[in-house]
Amino acid sequence: MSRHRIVKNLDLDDEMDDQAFDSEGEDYDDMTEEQQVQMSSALTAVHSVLGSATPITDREIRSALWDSYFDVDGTVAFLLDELHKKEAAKAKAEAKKLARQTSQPPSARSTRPSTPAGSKPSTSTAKAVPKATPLAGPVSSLRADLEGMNLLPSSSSSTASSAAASELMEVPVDNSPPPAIAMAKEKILEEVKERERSEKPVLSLVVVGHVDAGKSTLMGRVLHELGEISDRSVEQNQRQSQKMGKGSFAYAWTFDALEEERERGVTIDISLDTFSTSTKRFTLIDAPGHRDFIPNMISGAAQADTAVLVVDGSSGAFERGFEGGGQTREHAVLVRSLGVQQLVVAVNKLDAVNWSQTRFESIRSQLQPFLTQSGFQPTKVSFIPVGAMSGENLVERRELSLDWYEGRTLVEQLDSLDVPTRALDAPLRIPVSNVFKGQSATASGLAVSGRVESGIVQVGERLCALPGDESGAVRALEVDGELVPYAVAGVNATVFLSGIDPLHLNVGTVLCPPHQPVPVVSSFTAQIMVFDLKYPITAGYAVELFHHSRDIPATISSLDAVLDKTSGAVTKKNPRMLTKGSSARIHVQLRPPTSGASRRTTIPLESFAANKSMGRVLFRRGGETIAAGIVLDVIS
Ligand SMILES: Nc1nc2c(ncn2[C@@H]2O[C@H](COP(=O)(O)OP(=O)(O)OP(=O)(O)O)[C@@H](O)[C@H]2O)c(=O)[nH]1
Repeated sequence: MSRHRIVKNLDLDDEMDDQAFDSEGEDYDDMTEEQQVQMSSALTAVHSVLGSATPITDREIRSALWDSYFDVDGTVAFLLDELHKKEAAKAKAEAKKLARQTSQPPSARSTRPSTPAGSKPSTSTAKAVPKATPLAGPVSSLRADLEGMNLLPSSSSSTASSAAASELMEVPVDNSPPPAIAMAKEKILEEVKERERSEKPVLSLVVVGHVDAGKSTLMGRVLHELGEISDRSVEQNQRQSQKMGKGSFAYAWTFDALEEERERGVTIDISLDTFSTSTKRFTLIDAPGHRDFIPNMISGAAQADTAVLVVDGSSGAFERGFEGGGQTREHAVLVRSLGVQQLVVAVNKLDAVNWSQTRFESIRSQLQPFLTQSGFQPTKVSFIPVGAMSGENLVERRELSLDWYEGRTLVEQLDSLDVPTRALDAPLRIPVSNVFKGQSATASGLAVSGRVESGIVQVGERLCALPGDESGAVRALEVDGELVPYAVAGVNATVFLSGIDPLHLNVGTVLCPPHQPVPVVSSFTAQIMVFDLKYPITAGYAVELFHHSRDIPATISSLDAVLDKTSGAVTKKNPRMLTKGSSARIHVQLRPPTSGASRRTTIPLESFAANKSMGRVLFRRGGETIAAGIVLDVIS
């Protein structure tokens, strides 16, 4: 074997074919004793970085070490690089397969109710928040995920979302003079404080959990029992679901209104609804559990104050959702990373294990330590035994077999949650999660929806849409389907805009006052926590960056320091790589969506210190969430 090849140009597959490496160890017979010692210690060093789960074989490591004269760093970098190339090729092949499977006409792929194009689809409950024709739907965000990783060709045509987008383009720009501003901000603040004393506070709640844990059934049943959806609507869903041979999904259909969701029996997109308990009003976000739709789940969780994690208590099912590959862990970590501090764990399907207390306790004892480790304070986590299908312990307790349980029902627990302090005095920030041609009973025209993350927005106000140079005026505002003069931090609002072309509005656009704009940046530094990684993060690592409803390709361009997890003190400067469980300071550079594109990619982003909800980011790669963190500094 030659030791003159440049390690960077080595190809592992070629090496595997090399007859010189037919049997382990044999190739190194002619090594001196000193070389054997070097090889052995270098091999141990490489192993300590790659970990025991690595698919890279000892033979491959030895070969690269030999060629690099036992350079551990060079060997690790080379091996990881080769591995990433192989994985990218594999993912590309899979993505191609997926693209082939999904290349049906737009109508068949529609992920929204089949309403007239561009109009607001009817929703299942009177109070439902508009679920409108989106610019970018769930499949397009899944595609964007793949495109971002350069795994799919750009999808500028032939998707349902582009059809919706072209309809939006036809919405004429409303140039009528905007309504006058009616109230001074100080007056609104006074009014809000007054109303806080007399009205129920609003909390947004996301429902997450492994696929098929029973999330949609559970929340459908809760809404029905609270009288938010009519018996008639439930009966209709029961009849229709039975007709399709999916009778057990009747309650889930309250949320899973899309044709594809009903056919497949899985939630694809997030859906919003509202309900009230004795002391609170909730905006409910039902998120998909399937791993393919995690980008949608992230978009939903980014808008939430609190979460219900539904786990399937039936035999073996909890374990399937919790162990490797299940979404229970990932969802819990994601919601915590996105700022959720209070978690209600609904241990569902206990009817399937005869309402066993032992099973409930066993699930609690497996999950609790993991949740604590993921950053949830034990006092902020509660476990509630439930049976979503029969409605047991949701609003009331009726099953005698749950006699052993003396705690709260699910709804009582939700009612007892704390309401976070809202950043009413901070500059207005509305990250857009939907752009559509609104057509409600009260208003119509170009509209966007999203959560008011901070500040106050009122009718007549001029807002800029970032990134870009455009601004428009707020023509009307809707909250829970009703016209309102203003909307404050913490609520999900629909904003009807005039004087702006839909071209300048996208999912991920941030609306803010022109005199207090969000910085628009192409790179930033962040403090991150590294999750369960297959391979360590090295400088130049390609990722998909998630910020609210936006996901965008980026590169972790440098690793600045490893930090102590508790104190945040620097323990190592300029590390070679970041492994699972480490905390670190990194530098992130956004990439153009397609390789070779010359346009600089930018996003509106703020440091966590400036605005907590605008300063959280998540990093995914190859369909896995690999890290989460907070923005330290933005670099324009
Ligand atoms: N035995 C039993 N089955 C239930 C219960 N709750 C839900 N299911 C069933 O579990 C299946 C999945 O329910 P869904 O509500 O669609 O689950 P989901 O978590 O919303 O699914 P995704 O959103 O697609 O991840 C359906 O067949 C339900 O009827 C329960 O309490 N007991």
